[in-house]
Amino acid sequence: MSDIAIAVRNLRNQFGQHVVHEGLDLDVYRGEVLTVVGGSGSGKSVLMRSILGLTQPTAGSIQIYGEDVLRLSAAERQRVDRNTGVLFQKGALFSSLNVRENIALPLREHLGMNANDAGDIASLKLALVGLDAQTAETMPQSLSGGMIKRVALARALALDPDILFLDEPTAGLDPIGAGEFDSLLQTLQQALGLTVFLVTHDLDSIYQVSDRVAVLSQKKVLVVDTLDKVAAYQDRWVQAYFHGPRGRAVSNQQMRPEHGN
Ligand SMILES: Nc1ncnc2c1ncn2[C@@H]1O[C@H](COP(=O)(O)OP(=O)(O)OP(=O)(O)O)[C@@H](O)[C@H]1O
Repeated sequence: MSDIAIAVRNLRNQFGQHVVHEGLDLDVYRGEVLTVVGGSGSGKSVLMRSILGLTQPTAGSIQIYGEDVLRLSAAERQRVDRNTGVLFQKGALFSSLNVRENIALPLREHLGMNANDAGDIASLKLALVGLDAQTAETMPQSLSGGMIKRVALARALALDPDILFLDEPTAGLDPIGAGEFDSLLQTLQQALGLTVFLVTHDLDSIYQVSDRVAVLSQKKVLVVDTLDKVAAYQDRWVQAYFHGPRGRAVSNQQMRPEHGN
């Protein structure tokens, strides 16, 4: 089997006159955590939505495990979608469903499971993300920001996906909550062998969890490599991002030995 989970080639996304991506190439390797960074409006979310089939690109190809997903029928696409979990910004839980029902939803919708069986699996997923059983009956409105992210992660993992997509998962969390979420993500990624596509602005997360970092700039992937190589890349935005005051503070605190730094 190929080592490439996702291959994006010559991607173009255009909204009216506004070209967001042009000639964008990117490979995501099986079992890695790839972090996608870039300035506001550089097209990180549009890239993620394109891979997920939520935005139809203007041109180019996207393969997931070798399948050209832009050319699949709706039914074939559903089969691919069952293998991907997504955590959207803000968690996006359904406010009318309790925690267990939220997590159970993909099992009911995609696999047609009954409420009891789906609820049992949801309880296991809840434990997986470190929440106790009582949380299952709670409504989303009563959860803290950190708990919402954990429940959304449990829901993203409901179908036992190989690939996990996360859009700004630590946005809105305090530094301690964000650090805990990153540790949980790392533990689960390693335990479950997940391929992770992570969009984030959070420098602490980038240093803690990335195997490789892709920088989106000038409508394409400007550089994709290990963190130390990307941080050394000679580009104004990259240098300001990784070596500005915030970047320096994080790199001094968090450079992890296993990343060779
Ligand atoms: N459906 C759409 N219609 C028109 N323009 C869009 C649409 N979706 C995204 N865009 C535009 O595409 C550009 C890239 O948006 P995107 O949300 O991907 O940026 P981003 O890198 O994720 O930014 P941020 O870091 O601020 O979240 C923006 O200028 C946005 O306004």
